[in-house]
Amino acid sequence: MQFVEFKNTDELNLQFADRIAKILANAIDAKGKASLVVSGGRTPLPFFKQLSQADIDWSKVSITLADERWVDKSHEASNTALVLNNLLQNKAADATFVELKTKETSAFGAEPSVAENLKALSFPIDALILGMGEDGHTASLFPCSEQIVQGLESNEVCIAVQPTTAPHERMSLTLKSLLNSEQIFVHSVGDSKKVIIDKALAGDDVLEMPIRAILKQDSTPVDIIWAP
Ligand SMILES: O=C(O)[C@H](O)[C@@H](O)[C@H](O)[C@H](O)COP(=O)(O)O
Repeated sequence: MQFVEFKNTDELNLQFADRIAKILANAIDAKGKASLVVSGGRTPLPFFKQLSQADIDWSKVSITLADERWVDKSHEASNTALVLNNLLQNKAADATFVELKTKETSAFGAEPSVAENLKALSFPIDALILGMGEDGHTASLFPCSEQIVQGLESNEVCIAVQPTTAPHERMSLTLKSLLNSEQIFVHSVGDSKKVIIDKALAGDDVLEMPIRAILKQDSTPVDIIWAP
């Protein structure tokens, strides 16, 4: 695990976008295709805008989300809309977006059709970018949810989750899928997130803070990307 600190968010967005673009370009050179998994929330917005301008062959890149709120694209909470409107723009408009949200009215029971959609993505994921919540959740692996043990232990690709501390049913990649990545980045900004990172690093209980299952493992390299 590496902690990579930038002096401000502008610097972070520029350099982090450059790093992701290089990973994708190298994967395209090596395999003819690349996969990128991103997260929703507020943190990645300006980074998405920066990355969307990268000069790579986006037509060879498949993008999906680490988790989605089970709402339509027209809903303000839709991570899909966030990614389509901010990342799949400019040069990145040529990328293929693999939707996590399917037609089913509930996320519970929709796992098989989401898993089917995810077959369009090539694993291992070349770059996985995760966010982190104040409660130590990552993707939609919420410590408060009944599904947390399943999310951390299941061999399935994805899992439906009902958080109790956040709105909307979710669909989340399981820990197993998240770790099936060449490189993981935990992208967080601001002093309050740094406190959470420090707390996560100081303990071992993954059920208390699921982000620990990402930070405290040694199968997949993790960089924490942070700016004040
Ligand atoms: O759909 C989501 O909400 C996310 O994927 C979630 O895991 C997010 O990354 C964190 O909650 C951080 O969110 P912020 O960037 O808004 O702090």
